[in-house]
Amino acid sequence: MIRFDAVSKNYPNGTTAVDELSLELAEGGITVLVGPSGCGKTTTLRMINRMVEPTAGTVSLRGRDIREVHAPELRRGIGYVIQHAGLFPHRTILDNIATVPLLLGWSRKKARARAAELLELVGLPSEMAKRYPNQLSGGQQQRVGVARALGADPPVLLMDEPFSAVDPIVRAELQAEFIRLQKELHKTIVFVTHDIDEAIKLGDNIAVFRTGGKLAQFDTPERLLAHPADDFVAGFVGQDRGIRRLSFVKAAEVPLRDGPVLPETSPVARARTVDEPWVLVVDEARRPLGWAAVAGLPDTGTLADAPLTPLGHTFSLEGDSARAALDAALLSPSRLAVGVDAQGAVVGVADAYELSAVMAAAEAVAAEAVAAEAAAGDAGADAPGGGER
Ligand SMILES: Nc1ncnc2c1ncn2[C@@H]1O[C@H](COP(=O)(O)OP(=O)(O)OP(=O)(O)O)[C@@H](O)[C@H]1O
Repeated sequence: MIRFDAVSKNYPNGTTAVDELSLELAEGGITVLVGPSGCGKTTTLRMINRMVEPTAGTVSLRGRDIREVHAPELRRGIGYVIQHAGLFPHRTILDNIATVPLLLGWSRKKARARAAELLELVGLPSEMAKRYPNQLSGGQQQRVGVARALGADPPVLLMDEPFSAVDPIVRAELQAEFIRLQKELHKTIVFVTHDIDEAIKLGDNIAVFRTGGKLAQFDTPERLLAHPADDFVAGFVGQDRGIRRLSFVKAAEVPLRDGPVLPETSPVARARTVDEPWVLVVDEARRPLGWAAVAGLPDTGTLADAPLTPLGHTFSLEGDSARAALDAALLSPSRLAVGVDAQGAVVGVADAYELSAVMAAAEAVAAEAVAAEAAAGDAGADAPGGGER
Protein backbone atom coordinates (compact mmCIF):
# COMPACT_ATOMS: atom_id res chain seq x y z
CA MET A 1 0.00 0.00 0.00
CA ILE A 2 2.84 2.38 0.94
CA ARG A 3 5.94 1.39 -0.90
CA PHE A 4 9.52 2.64 -0.82
CA ASP A 5 11.66 1.72 -3.82
CA ALA A 6 15.39 2.36 -3.33
CA VAL A 7 14.62 5.60 -1.53
CA SER A 8 17.49 7.76 -0.24
CA LYS A 9 17.61 11.13 1.43
CA ASN A 10 20.92 12.98 1.46
CA TYR A 11 21.27 16.46 2.92
CA PRO A 12 23.60 19.06 1.40
CA ASN A 13 25.84 18.88 4.50
CA GLY A 14 26.72 15.32 3.50
CA THR A 15 24.37 13.52 5.94
CA THR A 16 22.70 10.42 4.57
CA ALA A 17 19.47 10.32 6.56
CA VAL A 18 17.98 7.37 4.65
CA ASP A 19 20.01 5.01 2.52
CA GLU A 20 18.43 3.02 -0.34
CA LEU A 21 15.32 2.00 1.54
CA SER A 22 13.03 -0.58 -0.04
CA LEU A 23 9.99 -1.47 2.01
CA GLU A 24 6.34 -2.31 1.50
CA LEU A 25 3.91 -1.41 4.26
CA ALA A 26 0.73 -3.42 4.55
CA GLU A 27 -2.68 -1.80 4.14
CA GLY A 28 -4.73 -1.67 7.32
CA GLY A 29 -1.81 -2.61 9.57
CA ILE A 30 0.51 -0.87 12.01
CA THR A 31 4.10 -0.66 10.82
CA VAL A 32 6.54 0.59 13.43
CA LEU A 33 9.80 2.27 12.47
CA VAL A 34 12.26 1.82 15.31
CA GLY A 35 15.96 2.43 15.85
CA PRO A 36 18.48 4.59 17.67
CA SER A 37 18.41 8.38 17.57
CA GLY A 38 19.28 9.86 14.17
CA CYS A 39 18.80 6.63 12.20
CA GLY A 40 16.30 8.22 9.79
CA LYS A 41 12.91 7.22 11.20
CA THR A 42 11.34 10.68 11.10
CA THR A 43 12.80 11.39 7.67
CA THR A 44 11.29 8.14 6.37
CA LEU A 45 7.92 9.02 7.88
CA ARG A 46 7.90 12.52 6.42
CA MET A 47 8.72 11.28 2.96
CA ILE A 48 5.29 9.63 2.98
CA ASN A 49 3.42 12.94 3.17
CA ARG A 50 6.02 14.88 1.19
CA MET A 51 7.16 17.02 4.09
CA VAL A 52 10.57 15.71 3.00
CA GLU A 53 11.33 14.95 -0.65
CA PRO A 54 13.63 11.99 -1.39
CA THR A 55 16.94 12.57 -3.16
CA ALA A 56 16.55 9.29 -5.02
CA GLY A 57 14.01 6.50 -5.41
CA THR A 58 10.22 6.42 -5.38
CA VAL A 59 7.59 6.44 -2.68
CA SER A 60 4.20 5.25 -3.83
CA LEU A 61 0.80 5.11 -2.20
CA ARG A 62 -1.67 2.53 -3.51
CA GLY A 63 0.47 2.12 -6.60
CA ARG A 64 0.74 5.81 -7.41
CA ASP A 65 4.06 7.71 -7.26
CA ILE A 66 3.35 10.39 -4.65
CA ARG A 67 5.28 13.00 -6.65
CA GLU A 68 2.37 12.91 -9.07
CA VAL A 69 -0.04 13.97 -6.33
CA HIS A 70 -0.33 17.62 -5.33
CA ALA A 71 1.04 17.75 -1.73
CA PRO A 72 -2.08 19.30 -0.09
CA GLU A 73 -4.30 16.70 -1.76
CA LEU A 74 -1.95 13.91 -0.67
CA ARG A 75 -1.99 15.16 2.94
CA ARG A 76 -5.77 15.20 3.05
CA GLY A 77 -5.64 11.43 3.03
CA ILE A 78 -2.85 11.22 5.59
CA GLY A 79 -3.33 12.11 9.26
CA TYR A 80 -0.23 13.21 11.17
CA VAL A 81 0.35 13.00 14.92
CA ILE A 82 3.49 14.35 16.61
CA GLN A 83 5.10 14.09 20.03
CA HIS A 84 3.69 17.10 21.85
CA ALA A 85 0.31 16.91 20.13
CA GLY A 86 1.02 20.32 18.52
CA LEU A 87 -2.43 21.69 19.36
CA PHE A 88 -3.37 25.28 18.62
CA PRO A 89 -3.24 26.92 22.08
CA HIS A 90 -5.89 29.57 21.40
CA ARG A 91 -8.49 27.22 19.98
CA THR A 92 -10.83 25.09 22.07
CA ILE A 93 -10.39 21.33 22.05
CA LEU A 94 -13.44 20.96 19.81
CA ASP A 95 -12.12 23.51 17.30
CA ASN A 96 -8.70 21.89 17.35
CA ILE A 97 -10.27 18.57 16.39
CA ALA A 98 -12.46 20.27 13.77
CA THR A 99 -9.42 21.85 12.07
CA VAL A 100 -9.14 19.52 9.09
CA PRO A 101 -12.89 19.21 8.35
CA LEU A 102 -13.09 23.03 8.38
CA LEU A 103 -10.11 23.26 6.03
CA LEU A 104 -11.96 20.86 3.75
CA GLY A 105 -14.84 23.31 3.62
CA TRP A 106 -17.30 21.50 5.86
CA SER A 107 -19.90 23.72 7.54
CA ARG A 108 -18.98 24.72 11.11
CA LYS A 109 -21.94 22.73 12.43
CA LYS A 110 -21.00 19.53 10.62
CA ALA A 111 -17.30 19.91 11.50
CA ARG A 112 -18.12 20.37 15.19
CA ALA A 113 -20.47 17.40 15.19
CA ARG A 114 -17.69 15.28 13.70
CA ALA A 115 -15.23 16.67 16.29
CA ALA A 116 -17.61 15.75 19.13
CA GLU A 117 -17.81 12.20 17.75
CA LEU A 118 -14.01 11.97 17.60
CA LEU A 119 -13.65 13.29 21.14
CA GLU A 120 -15.76 10.39 22.32
CA LEU A 121 -13.91 7.93 20.07
CA VAL A 122 -10.56 8.74 21.72
CA GLY A 123 -12.11 8.31 25.17
CA LEU A 124 -12.42 11.92 26.35
CA PRO A 125 -15.52 13.25 28.12
CA SER A 126 -17.63 15.77 26.21
CA GLU A 127 -17.06 18.42 28.93
CA MET A 128 -13.54 18.79 27.59
CA ALA A 129 -14.78 20.14 24.26
CA LYS A 130 -14.85 23.75 25.47
CA ARG A 131 -11.51 23.71 27.26
CA TYR A 132 -8.20 24.98 25.86
CA PRO A 133 -5.15 22.72 25.41
CA ASN A 134 -3.31 24.06 28.49
CA GLN A 135 -6.28 22.94 30.61
CA LEU A 136 -5.62 19.29 29.69
CA SER A 137 -2.96 16.84 30.88
CA GLY A 138 -0.22 15.69 28.50
CA GLY A 139 -1.97 12.36 27.94
CA GLN A 140 -5.32 14.05 27.24
CA GLN A 141 -3.64 16.41 24.78
CA GLN A 142 -2.14 13.43 22.96
CA ARG A 143 -5.63 11.94 22.62
CA VAL A 144 -6.84 15.21 21.15
CA GLY A 145 -3.87 15.07 18.75
CA VAL A 146 -5.01 11.63 17.59
CA ALA A 147 -8.64 12.82 17.28
CA ARG A 148 -7.52 15.78 15.20
CA ALA A 149 -5.48 13.57 12.87
CA LEU A 150 -8.58 11.42 12.33
CA GLY A 151 -10.69 14.50 11.44
CA ALA A 152 -11.20 13.78 7.76
CA ASP A 153 -11.14 10.00 8.28
CA PRO A 154 -7.86 9.57 6.38
CA PRO A 155 -6.95 6.01 5.39
CA VAL A 156 -3.32 6.59 6.45
CA LEU A 157 -2.04 7.83 9.79
CA LEU A 158 1.58 8.86 10.43
CA MET A 159 2.55 8.99 14.09
CA ASP A 160 5.92 10.34 15.21
CA GLU A 161 6.72 9.32 18.80
CA PRO A 162 3.16 10.25 19.80
CA PHE A 163 3.36 8.79 23.30
CA SER A 164 6.95 9.65 24.24
CA ALA A 165 6.29 12.81 26.21
CA VAL A 166 4.00 11.31 28.84
CA ASP A 167 4.75 9.28 31.99
CA PRO A 168 4.90 5.45 31.75
CA ILE A 169 1.42 4.86 33.22
CA VAL A 170 -0.33 7.31 30.89
CA ARG A 171 1.75 5.93 28.06
CA ALA A 172 0.53 2.40 28.74
CA GLU A 173 -3.07 3.71 28.79
CA LEU A 174 -2.60 5.55 25.50
CA GLN A 175 -1.09 2.44 23.91
CA ALA A 176 -4.01 0.28 25.07
CA GLU A 177 -6.50 2.84 23.80
CA PHE A 178 -4.63 3.06 20.50
CA ILE A 179 -4.83 -0.73 20.03
CA ARG A 180 -8.58 -0.61 20.77
CA LEU A 181 -9.06 2.25 18.32
CA GLN A 182 -7.15 0.52 15.55
CA LYS A 183 -9.31 -2.60 15.95
CA GLU A 184 -12.26 -0.39 15.10
CA LEU A 185 -10.68 1.79 12.42
CA HIS A 186 -8.23 -0.45 10.50
CA LYS A 187 -6.13 2.49 9.34
CA THR A 188 -2.80 2.04 7.63
CA ILE A 189 -0.53 3.35 10.36
CA VAL A 190 3.16 4.17 10.28
CA PHE A 191 4.41 4.69 13.82
CA VAL A 192 7.86 5.99 14.81
CA THR A 193 9.38 5.16 18.18
CA HIS A 194 12.84 4.59 19.63
CA ASP A 195 11.36 2.20 22.21
CA ILE A 196 11.52 -1.44 21.19
CA ASP A 197 8.95 -2.45 23.83
CA GLU A 198 6.45 -0.02 22.34
CA ALA A 199 7.28 -1.32 18.85
CA ILE A 200 6.63 -4.91 19.90
CA LYS A 201 3.43 -4.04 21.69
CA LEU A 202 1.90 -2.05 18.84
CA GLY A 203 3.43 -3.23 15.59
CA ASP A 204 2.00 -5.75 13.18
CA ASN A 205 5.35 -5.35 11.46
CA ILE A 206 8.52 -3.65 12.62
CA ALA A 207 11.25 -2.01 10.57
CA VAL A 208 14.49 -1.74 12.58
CA PHE A 209 16.85 0.95 11.31
CA ARG A 210 20.52 1.30 12.10
CA THR A 211 22.51 4.53 12.15
CA GLY A 212 23.16 5.82 8.65
CA GLY A 213 19.54 5.32 7.58
CA LYS A 214 19.91 1.65 6.72
CA LEU A 215 17.14 -0.88 7.20
CA ALA A 216 18.49 -3.67 9.43
CA GLN A 217 15.40 -5.93 9.50
CA PHE A 218 11.73 -5.82 8.56
CA ASP A 219 9.65 -8.49 10.23
CA THR A 220 6.80 -9.34 12.55
CA PRO A 221 7.52 -8.80 16.26
CA GLU A 222 7.55 -12.54 16.84
CA ARG A 223 10.15 -13.18 14.16
CA LEU A 224 12.24 -10.20 15.17
CA LEU A 225 12.57 -11.58 18.68
CA ALA A 226 13.01 -15.17 17.60
CA HIS A 227 15.34 -14.55 14.66
CA PRO A 228 17.17 -11.22 14.85
CA ALA A 229 18.94 -10.77 11.50
CA ASP A 230 22.29 -9.82 13.01
CA ASP A 231 24.12 -8.73 16.17
CA PHE A 232 22.89 -5.15 15.84
CA VAL A 233 19.22 -6.21 15.83
CA ALA A 234 19.83 -8.78 18.57
CA GLY A 235 21.43 -6.07 20.71
CA PHE A 236 18.66 -3.60 19.92
CA VAL A 237 15.81 -5.96 20.78
CA GLY A 238 17.67 -6.60 24.01
CA GLN A 239 18.91 -9.32 26.25
CA ASP A 240 15.49 -9.98 27.76
CA ARG A 241 13.89 -10.96 24.51
CA GLY A 242 13.07 -14.38 25.97
CA ILE A 243 10.69 -12.69 28.37
CA ARG A 244 9.29 -10.48 25.62
CA ARG A 245 8.51 -13.55 23.56
CA LEU A 246 6.20 -14.71 26.31
CA SER A 247 3.98 -11.79 25.27
CA PHE A 248 2.99 -13.80 22.20
CA VAL A 249 1.88 -16.85 24.15
CA LYS A 250 -1.71 -16.65 25.33
CA ALA A 251 -2.23 -17.17 29.07
CA ALA A 252 -4.91 -19.69 28.11
CA GLU A 253 -2.06 -21.94 26.87
CA VAL A 254 -0.40 -21.99 30.28
CA PRO A 255 -0.81 -25.44 31.90
CA LEU A 256 -2.38 -24.85 35.29
CA ARG A 257 -2.65 -27.15 38.29
CA ASP A 258 -5.29 -27.02 40.97
CA GLY A 259 -2.90 -25.75 43.61
CA PRO A 260 -3.51 -25.22 47.32
CA VAL A 261 -6.84 -23.38 46.98
CA LEU A 262 -9.24 -23.37 49.95
CA PRO A 263 -12.43 -21.43 50.74
CA GLU A 264 -12.33 -18.98 53.63
CA THR A 265 -14.87 -21.17 55.43
CA SER A 266 -12.31 -24.03 55.72
CA PRO A 267 -11.08 -24.79 59.22
CA VAL A 268 -7.40 -23.85 59.63
CA ALA A 269 -6.70 -27.49 60.46
CA ARG A 270 -7.61 -28.34 56.86
CA ALA A 271 -4.93 -25.93 55.55
CA ARG A 272 -2.30 -27.73 57.65
CA THR A 273 -3.03 -30.98 55.87
CA VAL A 274 -2.07 -29.37 52.53
CA ASP A 275 1.57 -30.09 51.88
CA GLU A 276 2.43 -26.52 50.84
CA PRO A 277 3.85 -23.53 52.71
CA TRP A 278 1.08 -21.22 51.39
CA VAL A 279 -2.62 -21.70 50.70
CA LEU A 280 -4.71 -19.50 48.46
CA VAL A 281 -7.88 -18.40 50.26
CA VAL A 282 -10.95 -17.80 48.06
CA ASP A 283 -14.50 -16.54 48.65
CA GLU A 284 -17.70 -18.46 47.88
CA ALA A 285 -17.39 -17.55 44.17
CA ARG A 286 -13.76 -18.82 44.13
CA ARG A 287 -12.46 -15.27 43.81
CA PRO A 288 -9.02 -15.02 45.43
CA LEU A 289 -8.77 -13.13 48.73
CA GLY A 290 -5.06 -13.59 49.45
CA TRP A 291 -2.35 -16.04 50.43
CA ALA A 292 -2.18 -17.47 53.93
CA ALA A 293 1.21 -18.69 55.22
CA VAL A 294 0.56 -22.07 56.79
CA ALA A 295 3.27 -21.39 59.43
CA GLY A 296 1.43 -18.22 60.50
CA LEU A 297 -2.08 -19.73 60.88
CA PRO A 298 -3.97 -19.28 64.15
CA ASP A 299 -4.46 -22.45 66.23
CA THR A 300 -8.21 -22.63 65.70
CA GLY A 301 -11.02 -21.09 63.65
CA THR A 302 -11.40 -20.81 59.89
CA LEU A 303 -9.24 -19.31 57.18
CA ALA A 304 -11.40 -16.19 57.45
CA ASP A 305 -9.48 -15.56 60.71
CA ALA A 306 -6.04 -16.10 59.12
CA PRO A 307 -3.76 -13.17 58.25
CA LEU A 308 -3.63 -12.85 54.45
CA THR A 309 -0.79 -11.60 52.28
CA PRO A 310 -1.94 -9.74 49.14
CA LEU A 311 -1.75 -11.64 45.87
CA GLY A 312 0.36 -9.19 43.93
CA HIS A 313 -1.75 -9.66 40.83
CA THR A 314 -3.62 -12.45 39.10
CA PHE A 315 -3.58 -13.14 35.37
CA SER A 316 -6.62 -13.58 33.18
CA LEU A 317 -6.99 -16.65 31.01
CA GLU A 318 -9.24 -14.59 28.76
CA GLY A 319 -7.00 -11.72 27.70
CA ASP A 320 -3.53 -11.90 29.24
CA SER A 321 -0.30 -13.32 27.88
CA ALA A 322 2.12 -15.76 29.47
CA ARG A 323 4.30 -12.72 30.22
CA ALA A 324 1.63 -11.43 32.61
CA ALA A 325 1.50 -14.92 34.14
CA LEU A 326 5.26 -14.94 34.70
CA ASP A 327 5.12 -11.48 36.24
CA ALA A 328 2.32 -12.65 38.53
CA ALA A 329 4.45 -15.63 39.62
CA LEU A 330 7.49 -13.46 40.36
CA LEU A 331 5.45 -11.00 42.43
CA SER A 332 3.43 -13.61 44.31
CA PRO A 333 4.47 -14.30 47.94
CA SER A 334 4.03 -18.04 47.26
CA ARG A 335 5.81 -17.73 43.87
CA LEU A 336 2.63 -19.15 42.33
CA ALA A 337 0.76 -17.19 39.66
CA VAL A 338 -3.01 -17.35 40.00
CA GLY A 339 -4.99 -17.75 36.76
CA VAL A 340 -8.57 -16.45 36.82
CA ASP A 341 -11.51 -16.68 34.41
CA ALA A 342 -13.64 -13.82 33.06
CA GLN A 343 -15.55 -13.67 36.36
CA GLY A 344 -12.34 -13.41 38.37
CA ALA A 345 -12.70 -16.95 39.77
CA VAL A 346 -9.54 -19.02 40.31
CA VAL A 347 -8.95 -21.64 37.60
CA GLY A 348 -5.53 -22.81 38.78
CA VAL A 349 -1.93 -21.87 39.55
CA ALA A 350 1.50 -22.17 37.92
CA ASP A 351 5.04 -21.37 39.03
CA ALA A 352 7.84 -19.78 36.99
CA TYR A 353 9.37 -23.17 36.27
CA GLU A 354 6.10 -24.43 34.78
CA LEU A 355 5.81 -21.24 32.77
CA SER A 356 9.24 -21.81 31.25
CA ALA A 357 7.81 -25.01 29.73
CA VAL A 358 5.32 -22.83 27.82
CA MET A 359 8.25 -20.87 26.44
CA ALA A 360 9.92 -24.06 25.22
CA ALA A 361 6.67 -25.14 23.53
CA ALA A 362 6.31 -21.72 21.89
CA GLU A 363 9.88 -21.93 20.60
CA ALA A 364 9.19 -25.33 19.11
CA VAL A 365 6.11 -23.97 17.30
CA ALA A 366 8.11 -20.97 16.01
CA ALA A 367 10.93 -23.25 14.80
CA GLU A 368 8.40 -25.46 13.03
CA ALA A 369 6.84 -22.45 11.31
CA VAL A 370 10.25 -21.29 10.08
CA ALA A 371 11.12 -24.77 8.85
CA ALA A 372 7.76 -25.04 7.05
CA GLU A 373 8.34 -21.65 5.40
CA ALA A 374 11.82 -22.69 4.27
CA ALA A 375 10.48 -26.01 2.96
CA ALA A 376 7.81 -24.20 0.96
CA GLY A 377 10.69 -22.38 -0.73
CA ASP A 378 9.12 -18.99 -0.22
CA ALA A 379 10.69 -17.91 3.04
CA GLY A 380 10.67 -14.28 1.88
CA ALA A 381 7.34 -14.19 0.09
CA ASP A 382 5.16 -14.10 3.17
CA ALA A 383 7.49 -11.98 5.20
CA PRO A 384 6.55 -8.32 5.33
CA GLY A 385 8.14 -6.31 2.58
CA GLY A 386 8.69 -9.50 0.62
CA GLY A 387 6.84 -10.37 -2.56
CA GLU A 388 7.70 -8.00 -5.34
CA ARG A 389 10.58 -6.40 -3.51
N1 LIG B 1 17.45 19.32 7.47
C1 LIG B 1 18.48 18.53 7.76
N2 LIG B 1 19.73 18.85 7.37
C2 LIG B 1 20.77 18.03 7.65
N3 LIG B 1 20.66 16.86 8.31
C3 LIG B 1 19.45 16.51 8.74
C4 LIG B 1 18.29 17.30 8.49
N4 LIG B 1 17.21 16.67 9.01
C5 LIG B 1 17.68 15.53 9.59
N5 LIG B 1 19.02 15.43 9.41
C6 LIG B 1 19.87 14.32 9.86
O1 LIG B 1 19.40 13.13 9.29
C7 LIG B 1 19.57 12.03 10.18
C8 LIG B 1 18.24 11.33 10.38
O2 LIG B 1 17.36 12.20 11.08
P1 LIG B 1 15.92 11.73 11.57
O3 LIG B 1 15.28 12.90 12.27
O4 LIG B 1 15.21 11.12 10.46
O5 LIG B 1 16.30 10.62 12.64
P2 LIG B 1 15.41 9.87 13.71
O6 LIG B 1 15.75 8.46 13.60
O7 LIG B 1 14.00 10.26 13.56
O8 LIG B 1 16.00 10.46 15.06
P3 LIG B 1 15.33 10.74 16.50
O9 LIG B 1 14.94 9.42 17.07
O10 LIG B 1 16.49 11.36 17.28
O11 LIG B 1 14.19 11.68 16.27
C9 LIG B 1 20.17 12.63 11.45
O12 LIG B 1 21.55 12.44 11.42
C10 LIG B 1 19.82 14.09 11.34
O13 LIG B 1 20.76 14.88 12.03
